[in-house]
Amino acid sequence: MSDDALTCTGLRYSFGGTEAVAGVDLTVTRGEIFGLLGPNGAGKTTAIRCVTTLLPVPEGMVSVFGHDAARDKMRVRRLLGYVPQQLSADSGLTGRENVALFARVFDVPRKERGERVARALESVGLAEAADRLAATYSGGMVRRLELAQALVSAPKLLILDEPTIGLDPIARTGVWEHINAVCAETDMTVLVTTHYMDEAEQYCDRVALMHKGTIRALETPARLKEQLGANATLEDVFREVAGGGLTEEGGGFRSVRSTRRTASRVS
Ligand SMILES: Nc1ncnc2c1ncn2[C@@H]1O[C@H](COP(=O)(O)OP(=O)(O)OP(=O)(O)O)[C@@H](O)[C@H]1O
Repeated sequence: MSDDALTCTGLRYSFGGTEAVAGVDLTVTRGEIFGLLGPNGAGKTTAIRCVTTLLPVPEGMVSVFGHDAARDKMRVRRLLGYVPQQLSADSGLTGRENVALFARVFDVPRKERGERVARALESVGLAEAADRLAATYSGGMVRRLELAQALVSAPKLLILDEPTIGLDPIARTGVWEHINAVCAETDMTVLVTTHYMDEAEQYCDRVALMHKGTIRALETPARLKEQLGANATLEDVFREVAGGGLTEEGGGFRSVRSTRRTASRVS
């Protein structure tokens, strides 16, 4: 298997006249936690949807462990776990039933299912709450349940779109600690989008700063800050590479609405 978990080369995607992804080149190395950062409307979710094969790759190339996402969709899907920004857990099912549903959908062999579901729940700290309805879970527990849903198929590349949006700082830390623990135990690679610069600094090995469809910088958080000078934060770096227009432009009603909806449902 290729040493690169993910390679995007000249990736472009447009919705009608809106060019959401305008030529993205990036490589995520096997085993790293890679952060894709950017304001609302930067194109992060669209790029991720191309990687997950939920959207086609009309221009450029996406390769997951050496498999072309346009030509070898099923192979790529089997290597991926995906936690979308919109909530995917069913509140009318227990935690265990939610994860078991994903195990069936992802074709986890029947004989192994019970144990794999239990292990996924355990790995996100939900073993004790497994048989409670998800409707009774806190926001942080719901996000960890979704993590378990994605982990049950033992993905090689886990893709998380805003996994901590709307959570309080303690719940955010809880989600990250479980992601880290799973990474330490397996050779899983993680691609994560976030608006939270502090999380990216603390948990990501490398980050790509995306703005208006393109990658403006790609480095370790420490090196990015170093390049800007003493006492610089990742947010300062972002302002520098984006060259202004961070708050007023990109995104628009659609993306703000979707982010807010998720945030309000988990809080
Ligand atoms: N289904 C769609 N139809 C039309 N335009 C869309 C659609 N999805 C995204 N866009 C537009 O594409 C651009 C990139 O959006 P995208 O959701 O990829 O950004 P993002 O960086 O993920 O933002 P957020 O942080 O809010 O999720 C935005 O201008 C957005 O309005």
